[in-house]
Amino acid sequence: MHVGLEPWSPGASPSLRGRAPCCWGEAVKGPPSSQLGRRAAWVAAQFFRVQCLRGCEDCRMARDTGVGKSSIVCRFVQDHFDHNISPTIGASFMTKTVPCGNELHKFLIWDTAGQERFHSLAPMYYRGSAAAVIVYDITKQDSFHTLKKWVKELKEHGPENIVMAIAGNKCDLSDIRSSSSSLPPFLHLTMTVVRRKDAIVGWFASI
Ligand SMILES: Nc1nc2c(ncn2[C@@H]2O[C@H](COP(=O)(O)OP(=O)(O)OP(=O)(O)O)[C@@H](O)[C@H]2O)c(=O)[nH]1
Repeated sequence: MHVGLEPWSPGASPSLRGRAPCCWGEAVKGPPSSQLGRRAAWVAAQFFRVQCLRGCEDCRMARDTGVGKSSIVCRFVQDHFDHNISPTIGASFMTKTVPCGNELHKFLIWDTAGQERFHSLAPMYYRGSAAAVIVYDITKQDSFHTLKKWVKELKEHGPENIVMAIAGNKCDLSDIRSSSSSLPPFLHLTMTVVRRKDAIVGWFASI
């Protein structure tokens, strides 16, 4: 298994500046579509975009701020969890290659900032994506409402046939759970526990 990571560079495109190098992979200079040349997946409401290519797969993730989108990506790519992870600024990009049968699938993951002020950047990341992962925090009702907004935006403005996946994160805090479980039936719902690597890997594989 190969994890394609390079140190994050503060000299890269300002819109891609964000987290610490230990959590974020390659700094990409320029719009994602020109870099990847392939369809990708995206995650927001925080959401991120994940693009999966055969022999090279690309995904993007989108989300709400603080729901744990970056932690999910960090766990998947680096098998690392950080309680003090910093908020994403703009977006971050990471890759991970995993074996799938006789093939290697490479995930190209764009983690977009959840803060409202970065909302206008979102189309740049979900355009051309093969899949989008929308993350909400099961302890925050607001984040569940925000995910509905992202689903609507993706349906109206996202790529045709984009795969949408929803992750309800922070299952370890289920005692203070507040979000409703009445999700639309056409969406794939998987509750994610960031601290468990096997759950994260299996979840991405299902996308
Ligand atoms: N208890 C618990 N905390 C989590 C979990 N996932 C993430 N966190 C914590 O939630 C906080 C926010 O996590 P992030 O991954 O930065 O959330 P985000 O959605 O990427 O936030 P933005 O970058 O601001 O959009 C951090 O303190 C994490 O350590 C989880 O599954 N359980």
